[in-house]
Amino acid sequence: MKIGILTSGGDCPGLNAVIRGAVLKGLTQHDDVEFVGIKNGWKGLVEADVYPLGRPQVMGISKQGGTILGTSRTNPFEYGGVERVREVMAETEMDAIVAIGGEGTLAAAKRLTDEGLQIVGVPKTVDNDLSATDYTFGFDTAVQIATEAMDRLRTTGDSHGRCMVAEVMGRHVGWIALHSGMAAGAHAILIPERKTSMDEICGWVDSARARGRSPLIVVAEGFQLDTMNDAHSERGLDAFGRPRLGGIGDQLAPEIEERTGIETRATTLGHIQRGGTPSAYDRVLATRYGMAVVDIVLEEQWGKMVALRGTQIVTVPFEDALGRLKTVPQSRYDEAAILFG
Ligand SMILES: Nc1ncnc2c1ncn2[C@@H]1O[C@H](COP(=O)(O)OP(=O)(O)O)[C@@H](O)[C@H]1O
Ligand SMILES: O=P(O)(O)OC[C@H]1O[C@](O)(COP(=O)(O)O)[C@@H](O)[C@@H]1O
Ligand SMILES: [Mg+2]
Repeated sequence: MKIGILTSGGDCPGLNAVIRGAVLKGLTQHDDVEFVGIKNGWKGLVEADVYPLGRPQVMGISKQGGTILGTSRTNPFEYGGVERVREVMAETEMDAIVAIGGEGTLAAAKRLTDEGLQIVGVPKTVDNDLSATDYTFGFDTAVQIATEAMDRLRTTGDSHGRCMVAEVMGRHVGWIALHSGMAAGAHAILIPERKTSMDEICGWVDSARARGRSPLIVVAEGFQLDTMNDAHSERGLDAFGRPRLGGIGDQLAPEIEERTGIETRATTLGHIQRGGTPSAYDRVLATRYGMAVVDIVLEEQWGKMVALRGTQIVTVPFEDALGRLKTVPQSRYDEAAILFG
């Protein structure tokens, strides 16, 4: 059995640990399994850009950020679709594909599987917004990085008596903002799931200030004020045609300063949250995903992906991860909001 592995969509810490987990499990536990790496997501697949992946290629990589395979946001259906993928799999004698990616990658994998191709999946999202899995690798690392950054912002904020606005990732969901904000003791956490007014935000800033605190406001990049119809975007589109987000913190800061009279500074953490070495939790989760996905390939469970339920790795159909994002429930927001202001 020759298994191709690809990583697709935005990268996040832990992708290499999945690749290593899969290759080591396959090579040590089975005599007739070999792997090929597919470069740059679906792009490398339609271009037949593949190379053998053995133990030397995965040695020591679980602590490395990024993906040794490279990634892209190429849509395979724009480059020959099912026919081209079938052709490349035949040419390269690839029996099955492990697609590691987010909702879009899994949507593509589902369409290809529906046409008879042998594909399984591993869920990937730093935003932690995929349904059907409790956690994805990369999220814990991002929360840790964001929390450390906020701890730093608080000391400089305290020195100057300033309000600090920290912008974190989170296109459609506020999980990174919620967790890092709670960990850092933020005075408000602004998430895409809950539109909020400037009055409310400034109320929290004023009340923190009244207690002698230097306010820390955490905002997810996909957050919208109640006056906005779309998330703040000033950077054009990504390769898949989605608006590139980022900059809402810079938009909020002068308004907070003007309304409250408190000097305010914004920091956008950006890709620092997605780069570098994965946390121990993410390495373990990613390694377990990688090992488990080899089992579902050998069981020929095409159209399925591995997922985390509690502490168990389970198998679910692609469709369970599609069509509906895992958003922050109102109860989790309300719980965090008890500590706002
Ligand atoms: N419905 C779809 N059918 C086929 N490909 C899709 C679909 N939606 C998204 N994609 C592809 O999914 C990939 C990126 O999505 P995803 O895995 O969600 O990562 P990210 O959220 O980090 O961009 C790209 O290759 C994109 O072209
Ligand atoms: O700069 P890029 O690569 O376009 O990605 C930015 C986007 O990727 C994200 O990190 C989402 O990635 P995930 O699919 O891993 O959740 C968003 O938070 C952000 O909007
Ligand atoms: Mg995504």
